[in-house]
Amino acid sequence: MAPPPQVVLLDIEGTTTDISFVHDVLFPLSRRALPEYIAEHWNDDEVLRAREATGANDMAGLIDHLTAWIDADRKEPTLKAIQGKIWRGAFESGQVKSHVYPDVPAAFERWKARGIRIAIFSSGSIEAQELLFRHSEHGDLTGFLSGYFDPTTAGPKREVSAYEAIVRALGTNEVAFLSDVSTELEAARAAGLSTWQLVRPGIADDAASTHAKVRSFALDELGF
Ligand SMILES: CSCCC(=O)C(=O)COP(=O)(O)O
Ligand SMILES: [Mg+2]
Repeated sequence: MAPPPQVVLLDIEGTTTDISFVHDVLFPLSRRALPEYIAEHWNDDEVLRAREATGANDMAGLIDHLTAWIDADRKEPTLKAIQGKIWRGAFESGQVKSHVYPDVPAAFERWKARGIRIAIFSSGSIEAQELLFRHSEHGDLTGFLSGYFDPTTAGPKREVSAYEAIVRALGTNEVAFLSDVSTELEAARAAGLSTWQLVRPGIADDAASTHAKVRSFALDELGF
């Protein structure tokens, strides 16, 4: 059996967390709150960056543009930054608790006991990632996490250079990347990471994938 990794690097949507929580709870919440948020924060940094990225120079135009990005599930960093700000209020008021699969906190305990570090790499902003794990249905899980990466700090999730940057930041290439998306796993493998593909309940098998497949983070599936 292969030795355990020094770091487990985790995707969120489809890996730690049900896709439907992101698409049916978080995205609609940001869609509804967007007009008021843009009006109140028109000259704040994250809105200025979105104005620059979209080319929109009036509020209605910017709201339309960002709404279309939400509907198309575009992983645009300027949208993700604004979504993180909007979600903060919903998480901190207790309106929303994040879905995290029950095998996730159990694996966090197991990895912590074995000295394996845990880090996150998601297209969601680092602010949103931290909120999601702080306000989970299983309580505050941030104490288990030692690193957060998003496309603004590492690069796009489907590019090899993003995983090379993460390996440099972590100080080890003994990293296992767990994700539901084979194109992300391909990039990670090309950077020298070991890879595991999550096939969560209700998700069709990715027959063409060459990555080891697991249904959960259980020890008898992953081996670490
Ligand atoms: C709290 S992170 C919200 C998830 C999100 O906005 C997203 O786009 C998920 O992307 P992932 O890279 O985790 O698939
Ligand atoms: Mg995913």
